[in-house]
Amino acid sequence: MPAGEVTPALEVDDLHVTLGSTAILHGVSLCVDHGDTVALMGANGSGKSTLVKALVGINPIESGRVSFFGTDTSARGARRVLRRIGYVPQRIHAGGGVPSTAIEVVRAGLLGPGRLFARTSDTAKARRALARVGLEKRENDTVHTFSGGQAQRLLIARALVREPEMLILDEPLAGIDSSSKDSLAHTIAQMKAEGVTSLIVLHETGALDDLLDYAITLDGGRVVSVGPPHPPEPGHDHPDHDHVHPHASATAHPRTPDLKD
Ligand SMILES: Nc1ncnc2c1ncn2[C@@H]1O[C@H](COP(=O)(O)OP(=O)(O)OP(=O)(O)O)[C@@H](O)[C@H]1O
Repeated sequence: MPAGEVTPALEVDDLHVTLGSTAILHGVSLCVDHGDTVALMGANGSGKSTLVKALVGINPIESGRVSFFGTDTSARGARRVLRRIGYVPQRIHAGGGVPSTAIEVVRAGLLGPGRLFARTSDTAKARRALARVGLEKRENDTVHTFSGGQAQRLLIARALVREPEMLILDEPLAGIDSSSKDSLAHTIAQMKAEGVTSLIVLHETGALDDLLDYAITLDGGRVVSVGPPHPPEPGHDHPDHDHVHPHASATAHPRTPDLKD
């Protein structure tokens, strides 16, 4: 990186991911700057979830490099940088059949490698996170009583409880009603105002349209465009190749275009 340039929040360089015997990502490179809110788009099966799971260490990386805030996640001891990232998966898995209350789910967000035991202060932190997503009155309700939109907000609270510097959300708008979408947009707008960087897997920009700085589009496990978010037209299940960014390629390292004006 040239001298004087600010370290990006996220840099991905020539990332290859193979699941089972199938190569899914074929040299993905991208860059997200601090404070940006970026959509990760593309048709079904283009590799969006595979990519975000590889970023947060759920999927193994075959080759290539992922750096958050200038720290290469493959370096010795570097995985603690992931504590600065809040990951919101596609669906709620909390509880594993055991009834969990909302506050338990959110408190669990504070645990992980290097932090196996709860602290007394965790409950207060979890309450603050629940309040940020408007679920403060539901802390003792079990998760299975939550609607899809409420469950999505609960997952976001679980990510926010760590006060992350970057949020990675996998399809947060899927299967939720329009008022839940609006409240999700409000939460993400608050995060953005606080300088939190976000990478959000989306099929359509919808309620988040005004918040997005730009979109990265995948197709067949490759980045095919970096540019303004274009919601796909109905029945149009493929990314818009008319808007391929000149710096976006499967192996190049596209810098964020300045699209904010
Ligand atoms: N564990 C796995 N083993 C083998 N192939 C997998 C595995 N998980 C995903 N795939 C395949 O990888 C490709 C990309 O899947 P992925 O879920 O990343 O796409 P996506 O863009 O997130 O799709 P969607 O929009 O439908 O969620 C698909 O062809 C999928 O079938």
